[in-house]
Amino acid sequence: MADAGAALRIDRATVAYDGTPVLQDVNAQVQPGETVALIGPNGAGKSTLIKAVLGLVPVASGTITVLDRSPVAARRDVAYVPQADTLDPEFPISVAQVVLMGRYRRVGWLRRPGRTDRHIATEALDQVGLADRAKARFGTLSGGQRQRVLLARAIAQRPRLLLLDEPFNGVDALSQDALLTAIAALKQQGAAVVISTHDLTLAHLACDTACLLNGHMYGFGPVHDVLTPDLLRATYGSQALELRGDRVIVARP
Ligand SMILES: Nc1ncnc2c1ncn2[C@@H]1O[C@H](COP(=O)(O)OP(=O)(O)OP(=O)(O)O)[C@@H](O)[C@H]1O
Repeated sequence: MADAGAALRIDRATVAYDGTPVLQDVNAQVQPGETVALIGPNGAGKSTLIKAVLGLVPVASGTITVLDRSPVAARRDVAYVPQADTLDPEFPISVAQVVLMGRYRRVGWLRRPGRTDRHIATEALDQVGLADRAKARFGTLSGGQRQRVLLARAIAQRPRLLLLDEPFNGVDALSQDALLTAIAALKQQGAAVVISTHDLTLAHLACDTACLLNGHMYGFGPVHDVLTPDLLRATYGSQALELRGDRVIVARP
């Protein structure tokens, strides 16, 4: 029975590009305040699932319901953090301006953000530990710092569902800590968080639930039940795994 009030419900969803399915029969339910790790090898369909939840790619069959609405109707309450290296670092924009962009969906693209919006953006930047870099040009920051700025932009949007695509890739330890702290604070405020990652240690650290994907779903449930050698072997193939004792420490993408 579908649960009204869920942040995200995916029922038997198939997602295809030009008629070719890349994800089939995906079923998932995410509650407010729940953190989910999307795990699977390169090309597994993690980004595709995130795009479908954002309403950027339509489902070919089945349904995706976001905050009891269609993905497109829910966009105002959904924030997306892309990989930092997908943005052009040469773009002449300050860190504060990037974060303020998180307010545009709230205030509307035609209205100028006001004092309250600037205050919310400053707080968001503080939450990721970069308040002192507000005036710096975005492109002069390190990759990890840029990733934190993109998370601050998402926090400023005050989302009820946050989607992050590989936020820890190539990120230094300090930035990783700052990202984890800010994600925990959002969860505390009741936001649901979906993180695509290859990093199983971080999935254990940051997430309640894991979703194993590779063309279809190999597991969905509490991280300790799902990130098992057997299910990871089924998802990745055994050559990709490095085990220490009975625990998988690395799954090569
Ligand atoms: N716009 C597109 N048109 C056609 N095929 C696509 C498109 N985008 C992705 N694909 C294909 O869909 C499959 C899933 O890709 P996707 O990017 O979702 O995987 P992923 O799990 O995010 O991989 P990675 O970890 O490498 O980012 C791949 O086979 C990819 O080539």
